[in-house]
Amino acid sequence: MAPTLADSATDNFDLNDFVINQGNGVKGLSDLGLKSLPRQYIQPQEALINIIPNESIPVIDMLNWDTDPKIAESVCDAAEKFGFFQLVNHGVPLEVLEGVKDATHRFFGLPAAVKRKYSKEHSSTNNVRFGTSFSPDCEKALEWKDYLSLFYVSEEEASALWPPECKDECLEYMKRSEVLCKKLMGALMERLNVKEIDDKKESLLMGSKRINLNYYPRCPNPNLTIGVGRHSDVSALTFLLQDEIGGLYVRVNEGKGEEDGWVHVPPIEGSLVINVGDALQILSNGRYKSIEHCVIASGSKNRISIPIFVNPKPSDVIGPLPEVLASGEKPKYKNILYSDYVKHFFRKAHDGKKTVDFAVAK
Ligand SMILES: COc1cc(/C=C/C(=O)SCCNC(=O)CCNC(=O)[C@H](O)C(C)(C)COP(=O)(O)OP(=O)(O)OC[C@H]2O[C@@H](n3cnc4c(N)ncnc43)[C@H](O)[C@@H]2OP(=O)(O)O)ccc1O
Ligand SMILES: O=C(O)CCC(=O)C(=O)O
Ligand SMILES: [Fe+2]
Repeated sequence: MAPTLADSATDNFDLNDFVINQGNGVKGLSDLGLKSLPRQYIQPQEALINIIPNESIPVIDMLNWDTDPKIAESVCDAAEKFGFFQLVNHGVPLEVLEGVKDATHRFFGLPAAVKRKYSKEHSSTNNVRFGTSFSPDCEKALEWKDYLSLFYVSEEEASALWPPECKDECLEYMKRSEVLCKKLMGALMERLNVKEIDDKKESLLMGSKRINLNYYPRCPNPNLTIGVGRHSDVSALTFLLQDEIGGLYVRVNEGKGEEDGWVHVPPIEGSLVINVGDALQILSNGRYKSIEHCVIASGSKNRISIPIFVNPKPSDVIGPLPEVLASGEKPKYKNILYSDYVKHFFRKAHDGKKTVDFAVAK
């Protein structure tokens, strides 16, 4: 029999089994109609954030990209100063974005028994994974988020293994964002004196892709928990599509002597949020910065977001690019196998920007 709200309030209710093992996720908990947050989700005080009102990250209009070089300059400036910006008129059609959002709701609306087939324990491949929180085995408190993570290998593999409820829309969104990705990477590399993106650079900058579908159900007490804890992405660049609910926060002014805190990234219809990941920070020897961000769930609505993580290939060795060091600049990071870097990230709880320490030159 399906558990009821009353069951969930008793000590006999095995939350971990219900949420993780049975595949109900936090969506299953939220659907029970909980009135208070289960203790497993209560975050320590230091995990909660100080929000700075009236500040924002840049919004860049790409409409005249081909004729106005100032737009590429703004992208590079934003990547250096903020590590985060929003793009409008980016060329990815609105219907493609709406299609992948609908597909996300379709996937998470499936029965737990169907979603569970894609969990770490049951999935037929490491490239398709349904899960909840981030790294439940290592976390002091769980995060209020379910996700489906799809690592792209080929059309054929995706067609065979990705969930039929969302695979076409995910592939279309990935394909239709490629031109944008190349434009942004081209501009960012030009500023670093990289004259040509040859095959080696292409692999380092965009040799692998992962798309995640994130689901943050309505939360009975969003101020005591976190949707996604503070982290920086391990990608080179992330292309994030969010819905109209809001809840993404970005850290600003860290170590700058001004008020250190978090600013909201307000949803703009049809926009994409772009952020620099650790791999690009390392490749650029710290010129472009990956920035901490986190998500607070909504107290009244279910929220979704869909990041495409554009990464080096797992087998690539990443380190500061020769062009960046050509002037005699000292390397801040050592060379490191990218898959080792990503494994290090996934095997611990979210911990701000600490993953980067793994690559710091001694
Ligand atoms: C989920 O919530 C998230 C996710 C994020 C993600 C931010 C990003 O920037 S994702 C982009 C990461 N880059 C890549 O995926 C490209 C490179 N990929 C690889 O190198 C490999 O595919 C691999 C990720 C290292 C996996 O290789 P594999 O040989 O299959 O290794 P495993 O032993 O299976 O996995 C290692 C370790 O990681 C855990 N893990 C694997 N995949 C995921 C996943 N998609 N989500 C969560 N965790 C994953 C796996 O369980 C293993 O840990 P164990 O403890 O079980 O050993 C940002 C914020 C979020 O909240
Ligand atoms: O949901 C969001 O807005 C951000 C999610 C995120 O940071 C991630 O998946 O890496
Ligand atoms: Fe992220």
